[in-house]
Amino acid sequence: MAANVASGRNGLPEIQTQEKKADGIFHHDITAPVNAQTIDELHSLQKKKSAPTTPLDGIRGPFTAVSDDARSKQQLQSISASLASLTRETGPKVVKGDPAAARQSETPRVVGHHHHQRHVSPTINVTDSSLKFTHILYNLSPAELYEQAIKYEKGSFITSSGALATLSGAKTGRSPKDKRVVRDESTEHDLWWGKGSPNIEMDEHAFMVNRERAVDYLNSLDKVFVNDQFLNWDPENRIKVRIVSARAYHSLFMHNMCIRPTPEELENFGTPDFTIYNAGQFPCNRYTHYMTSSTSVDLNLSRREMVILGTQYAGEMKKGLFGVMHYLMPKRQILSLHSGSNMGKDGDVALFFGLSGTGKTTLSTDHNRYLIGDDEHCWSDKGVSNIEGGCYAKCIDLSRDKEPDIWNAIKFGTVLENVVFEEHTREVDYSDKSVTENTRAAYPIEYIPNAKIPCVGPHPKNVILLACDAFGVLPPVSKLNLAQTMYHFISGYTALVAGTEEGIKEPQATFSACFGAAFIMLHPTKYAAMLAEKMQKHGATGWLVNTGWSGGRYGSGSRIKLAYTRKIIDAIHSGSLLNADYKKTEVFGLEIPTEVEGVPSEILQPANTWPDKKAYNETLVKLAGLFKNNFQGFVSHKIGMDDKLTDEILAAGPIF
Ligand SMILES: Nc1ncnc2c1ncn2[C@@H]1O[C@H](COP(=O)(O)OP(=O)(O)O)[C@@H](O)[C@H]1O
Ligand SMILES: C=C(OP(=O)(O)O)C(=O)O
Ligand SMILES: [Ca+2]
Ligand SMILES: [Mn+2]
Repeated sequence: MAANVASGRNGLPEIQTQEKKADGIFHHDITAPVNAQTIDELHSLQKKKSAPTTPLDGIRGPFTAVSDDARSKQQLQSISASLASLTRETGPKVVKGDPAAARQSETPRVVGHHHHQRHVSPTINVTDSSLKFTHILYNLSPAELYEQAIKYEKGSFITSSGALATLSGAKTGRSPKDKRVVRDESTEHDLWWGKGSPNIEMDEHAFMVNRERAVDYLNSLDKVFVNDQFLNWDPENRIKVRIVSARAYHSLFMHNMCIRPTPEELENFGTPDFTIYNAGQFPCNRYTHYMTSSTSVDLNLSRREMVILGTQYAGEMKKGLFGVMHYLMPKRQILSLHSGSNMGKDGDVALFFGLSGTGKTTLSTDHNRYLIGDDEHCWSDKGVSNIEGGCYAKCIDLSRDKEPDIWNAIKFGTVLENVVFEEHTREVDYSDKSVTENTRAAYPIEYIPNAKIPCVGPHPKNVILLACDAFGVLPPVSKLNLAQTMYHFISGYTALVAGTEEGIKEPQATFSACFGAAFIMLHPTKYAAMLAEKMQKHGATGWLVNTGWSGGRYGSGSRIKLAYTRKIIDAIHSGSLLNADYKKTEVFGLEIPTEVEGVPSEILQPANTWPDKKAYNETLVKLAGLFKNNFQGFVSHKIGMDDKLTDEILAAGPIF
C-alpha cells in the first residue's frame, strides 16, 4: 500500500493509507459508508423494533388468532380502564410512549414491548384530563428506566458500579400508622381488627375519595409508568399485579422486586388480579375521613386495589402486596411467611423468620447455598415458593468482605435508595447515614450468583427464628421444640436500639406477631396453626438465633460477629447441631448447645459473657416480663384444632 503524504490539519503531514483514485479525489474513509441519507434516518436505524417472540398467528388456530393490533388495542383498553375515574363516563385516552420522544421526532417510536402507532400529542400544555392523552410507559426495560430517571427525576445518578442511585423523598421507611384497610361486609369477619392489629379501618367511600385523588393526579401527568408483573413462583398460585406509578424509580424498583414476565407472558397478560395506584408525591387530603396525616396507604381487598398517597418510599409497594398475599394465600390453605429461604446442595431448605434488621436477607444470601428468596414466601402442600422476583437489602455499613454476594449485586439495573456517593467518582460511601440509616438496594434475584431459579424448593427442614436481642440475654443459638417454636413465632420478638441519637442506650423491645404483624391480615393464631401443622407434618426443627448483643446489653456488650452467626447457621444446615449436647437455661427454658464448630464455646451461654452477673439476671427477668406481658393478648386464643398444643404453647414461655 502506498502511503501518500499530504498536508493535514495544523499543517502537519497526514499519512494517507489509501491510493489516490483515478479521479484525483482522496477517500479518507476506509470503512463502509453509513446506510443513511439524513441524521434522522441514521437515528431511526439505531433502534431495532422489539418484535413479538412468538409468531402468534402461526401457532394458534384460525379461530383463536388475535392480531398484534387487536392485542395491543386490548392492552391499551385495559390500561385505560385501570386509570378511569369512576365518576366520569370513560377512561383517559392512553397512548404508549414517551411524550418527549414523540415531540422530538417525526418517526414513530417504540417504547415498551410493542410498537404502536404514534398519536399526535398536543404541543401546548393542555392540562384538562379529558382533552389530553396519558402517555403510558409500559414495562420499560431497566435501560429505558435509567434514562427516564436521569432525565426527569432529580436525585437520580449512576454510581460507579452501575447502580441507579435515587432519593425516596421525605419518607425513607414505611408508614404503618398511615395504613388503612377497607372494612366492608366481607373483610369485617375475615380480617383481624382491633387491639394489636395492623389493620386500621377506613370505609369504602373514603377509599374511593383517595382512589379518585390518585387517579386524577396520575392522569394530570404527561406520562405514567405501568408495570404488569407476577407474584409467587408457584405457577398454580401466581398472582397478576399491575403497578401504576409516576416515577421511573418506582417502576424500576417493582421491575426488580416482582417476577418479570417473559414477552410471551406479557402478551397474554390480560386483566390484572390486583392493581396499585402509586401517587406517592401527591399527598392525601387530611379533611378526608380516617386520614390523620398527609400519607395514606389504602388497601381495598374487594376491589383488589391499593392506593398510595404522600409517600415515595418504594418498600411500601412491595410490603403492600405482601399484605395482599397474607389474605389471598391462607384462603387457599397456603401459608404466607415473612421469611427468607435457601436450600443446600442436598435439597435441605431453611426458613429465616425475623423482623426488619434481624438478618433474613443477610443470612439467606449464603455463598454455599441456593437462594430461594430473602423476604416473602409461601408454604403450600408442594413446598416453598418465593413471592418475589428480587431482593431488598440494607446497605448501611455494607462491606465487600462480609457480604460479597450483596456487594456484587449492586450493579447496572439495581436501585440504590438514599445512599451518599462521592460527587465525581460516584463511589458509594455505605457508612454514610446523612440521608437515612435505612439505605437500600433492590436487585433482581438472579443478580445473586447461586439464586435458585425458579425460586421454589421442597418442604423446609429447619425453621430459624431470628431475633436481634439488644438486651444481650438470649443465647446465640438454641434448639426449640414445636411448642417453643410456636410461642416465639407468635411473640415475634426483637429489640433494637431506640434511636441513633447520642445518649439513647436503652434497647426497645418489639413484639410483632408472626414476625410480621405489620403485614398479616388474619388473626396471628391462624398463621401459627398452619405453621405448627406444616412443621409437624414435615418434621421441621425450630431454632432461635440471636443476631444481636452478647457480653452485655447495647452500650456495654457488642453485636455477635456475623462470622459466628454464619458458623451457627452452617451447623444448623449440616445437621451437626441437631445431635449436639444441650443444656437447658433457666427462665426461658432454652436448649443451648455446649459446642458449635468455629464458635468460641464461652459465648454460647450468655450468662458467661456478662461481667456483671447481677445485671445479667435483672435484664433476663426484665425481658421475660416483657414476653409474658405481650403474650397476655393471646392466652384466650386456641391454636389449631388441638387443645393440647395450645396448652403446650402457653407453657413454653419464660417461667420466673
Ligand atoms: N451477627 C449478625 N447476624 C446477622 N446480621 C448481622 C449480624 N451482625 C451485623 N449484622 C447486620 O445486620 C443487618 C441485618 O439486616 P438484614 O439482613 O437486611 O435483615 P432483614 O432482612 O431481616 O431485615 C445487616 O446490615 C447485617 O450486616
Ligand atoms: C422492606 C422491608 O423489609 P426488611 O426490613 O425486613 O428487609 C420493610 O420492613 O420495610
Ligand atoms: Ca421486613
Ligand atoms: Mn430483608
